[in-house]
Amino acid sequence: MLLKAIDLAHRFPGTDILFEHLDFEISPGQTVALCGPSGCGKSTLLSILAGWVKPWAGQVERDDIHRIGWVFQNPYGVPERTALDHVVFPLLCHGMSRREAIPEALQAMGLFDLEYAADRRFSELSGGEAQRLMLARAVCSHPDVLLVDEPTAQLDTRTAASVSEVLGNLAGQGMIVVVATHDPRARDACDRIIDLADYAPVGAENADGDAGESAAARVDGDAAGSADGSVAGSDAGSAAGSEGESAAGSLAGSEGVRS
Ligand SMILES: Nc1ncnc2c1ncn2[C@@H]1O[C@H](COP(=O)(O)OP(=O)(O)OP(=O)(O)O)[C@@H](O)[C@H]1O
Repeated sequence: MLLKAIDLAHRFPGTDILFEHLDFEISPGQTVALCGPSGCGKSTLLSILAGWVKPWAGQVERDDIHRIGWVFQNPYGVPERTALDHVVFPLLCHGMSRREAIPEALQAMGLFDLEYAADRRFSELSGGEAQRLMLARAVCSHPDVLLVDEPTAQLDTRTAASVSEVLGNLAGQGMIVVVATHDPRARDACDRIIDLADYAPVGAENADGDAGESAAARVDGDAAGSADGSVAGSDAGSAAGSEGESAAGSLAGSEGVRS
């Protein structure tokens, strides 16, 4: 199993290039922090790795990766449903009975010290509890790759350390864990750091000029490969939606599933 980025570059239509010449390989057992200033493209890169966003240039290879778990930066849920419901629901979608799903869900919630909140409505959870609930929901289906956006932003130091430790343990069990973060606590707990500031185009303020031209030339030479490789996981995206998804959709959806 391998998650590989090959000469990735991205810009949205009409915007500057966010990053370019990005190459890396991530193997099971590794935790990787994506760092860099606000707006540098960390969340976008997670979406590209998941297959939800097609990179402007380059490609992503997902060798032997069947299931991708995703945790959004902002927790989404159905206000009137319980915390436990949010973790059980994707397991039901995978064909488990409720009787089987409940212990699995409680175990995942236990990883993040959330069993006590199982019967609380989503609307009653604190920001940090909701964030940890999203983590529990994403890990309960045992994804091959876990992509997490700012997992510790709303957490105190002790809880943040605990979450980082759990993510490290999950990697130790063979998962690939990629964390987009500003938080030095989460960054330092990872095995590797990819700083997107190192991949900003030279003269970024002029990205529509020289830097844009060089990247555009690369796309021209590699367009077919880019499209083929990057959409390989697009079914993950359709399963999980976007950050702007409806609350009902999000009950099922922090986990993108590919098979
Ligand atoms: N669909 C889109 N269309 C156009 N621009 C977009 C789109 N999505 C994101 N952007 C822009 O791309 C840039 C990178 O966004 P992204 O969310 O990836 O940054 P980030 O590094 O995760 O930021 P933060 O640390 O603040 O969460 C931002 O300037 C954002 O406004």
